[in-house]
Amino acid sequence: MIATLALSFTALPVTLVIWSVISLNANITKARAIGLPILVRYITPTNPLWMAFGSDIVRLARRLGIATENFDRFYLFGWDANERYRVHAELGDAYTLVAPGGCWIYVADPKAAWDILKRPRDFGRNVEQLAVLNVYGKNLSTTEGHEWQKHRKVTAATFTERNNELVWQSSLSQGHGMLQYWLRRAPQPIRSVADDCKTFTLNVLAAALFTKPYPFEGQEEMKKRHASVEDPSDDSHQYRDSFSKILRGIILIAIFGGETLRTSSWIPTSWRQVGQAVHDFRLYVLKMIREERESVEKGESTRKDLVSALVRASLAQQNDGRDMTITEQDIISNTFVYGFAGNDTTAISLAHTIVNLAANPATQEWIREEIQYYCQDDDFTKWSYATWTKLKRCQAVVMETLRLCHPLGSSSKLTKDACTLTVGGNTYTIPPHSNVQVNFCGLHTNTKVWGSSAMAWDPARFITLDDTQNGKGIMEAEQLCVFPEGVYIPWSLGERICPGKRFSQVELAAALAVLFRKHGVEAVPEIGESDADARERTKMVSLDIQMTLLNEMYKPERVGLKWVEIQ
Ligand code: HEM
Repeated sequence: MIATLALSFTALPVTLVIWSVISLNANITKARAIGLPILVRYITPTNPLWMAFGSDIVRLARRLGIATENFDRFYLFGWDANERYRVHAELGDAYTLVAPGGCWIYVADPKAAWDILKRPRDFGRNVEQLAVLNVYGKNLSTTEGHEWQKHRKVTAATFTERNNELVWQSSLSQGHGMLQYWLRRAPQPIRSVADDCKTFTLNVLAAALFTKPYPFEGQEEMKKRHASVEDPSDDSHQYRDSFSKILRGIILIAIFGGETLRTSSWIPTSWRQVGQAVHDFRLYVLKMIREERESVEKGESTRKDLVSALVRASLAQQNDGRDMTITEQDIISNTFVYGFAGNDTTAISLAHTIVNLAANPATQEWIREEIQYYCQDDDFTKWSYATWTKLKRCQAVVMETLRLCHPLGSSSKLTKDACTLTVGGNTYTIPPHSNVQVNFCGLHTNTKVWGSSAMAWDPARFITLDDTQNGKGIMEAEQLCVFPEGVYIPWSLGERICPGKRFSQVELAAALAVLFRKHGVEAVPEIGESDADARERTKMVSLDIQMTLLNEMYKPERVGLKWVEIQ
């Protein structure tokens, strides 16, 4: 009996090892046939167990000083975001990562990246990988071909200048609220910048999606609210809390489904709350849709938000008798994916930007000069929407942050049939069903394009002087650089370009304007540290990335921030 048990226990890992060796060898043969340089990894990056525990193991091995160089560099979840161009500099602008579970081609060559993104028929969306986003059914992000075109047409009505104006106004007011919260908490160092930025973007989305103005609530205030009895007239928990629970529990939802999580008796309470959140968010959006439909039908609606635009588009199609009717289901699923795609991406970028600015006080001065030039009124509600395009230094700061730390890391493509790809003058045949990663982190730090200062955070590299503006002031003469195709593409390009690009640009410019016009942020030194040491540590924290669902700063709380008024 004991012998049988021991045999079964050893048989499983032994079979796994044998399977891994055989699969790895088969994949190495496939990768060799492509002809690109090869990087071998003995554990598959998408192995669920490794995704859950692998990064902790790598970090522990690092701490104990027992990690080999390869283990240290290539086994963390989010390793490619930390490597940036380094691995490409060793292997080439394209290489194949080979693991027992498959092959992944990483590309950091601008021309090849451009080529891939412009050929969606050859390099399609990896919809299987994105199925987790089908919480409320298929949507813009999780479809392809004809189905995707339907969603794209539907959603084209939503990301308009009318809506972006709403984004500008709500970002200014949320940014103001966030700054007041941080100032109130002084002299305690602020260690919640990453979480606070998520509250900021969640509230901006509430305004842009439903015209719902929620006051900014910092981490401490949120904890207090959760501890007290909820006010039934306050529906913020239904949107805000349910949505953030869904974001955190998205993998559980993908595995079990929202209804099973909510209704099964064997499910742990914390998981059941995730299921409840899926239910609550759906009810909330349905309520918004029905309210808006009624007021549009009565001719009373003046709302500029995204859900309102979708409801109008749907009613217009119904009235015209067109067949592409937008259903309630389409509105809910796309509202969810806007929230999903637009929340953490922008929040992570904002947190990174603030931390980078804390490490670089001179750049704070540089943007403050611009903000004070264009935003002269002390009352931020008077700043016109058109101002955002003038804030080029602010935009440059965001662009430089996204260049070094990209929340998505790469755009994941899947070849349909065999196709060719040219990299650096050599043409390769890529087999069908190959994973191809347009590696934003590698591309944006490619030293052939960005030079030896590729790893330095220097927003001024994005600004150029326009000679034709002679006679005008320096601010008017400054322009944002325009790059050749494929060189700088943090919002991707081609038909699957991010529809929220302008939305996030406006949101981030507004946040910086309101935060830095009359205030500055400092990195608080730990005991025994000088100010310069604190800034250096802050820089390192900003560069240390780990992937959860997206690429985020590993431990943002290791930096204490202090906001001060500039006299
Ligand atoms: C700094 C902020 C942002 C960055 C860096 C960013 C970047 C990107 C990138 C690179 C893609 C293409 C993904 C791929 O090819 O796999 C994408 C797609 C998408 N983004 Fe964004 N995004 C940002 C903000 C937003 C916002 C604010 C929204 C909406 C409110 C949004 C909505 C979407 C949607 C719906 C898609 C899928 C489009 C499709 O597949 O056709 N994004 N984003």
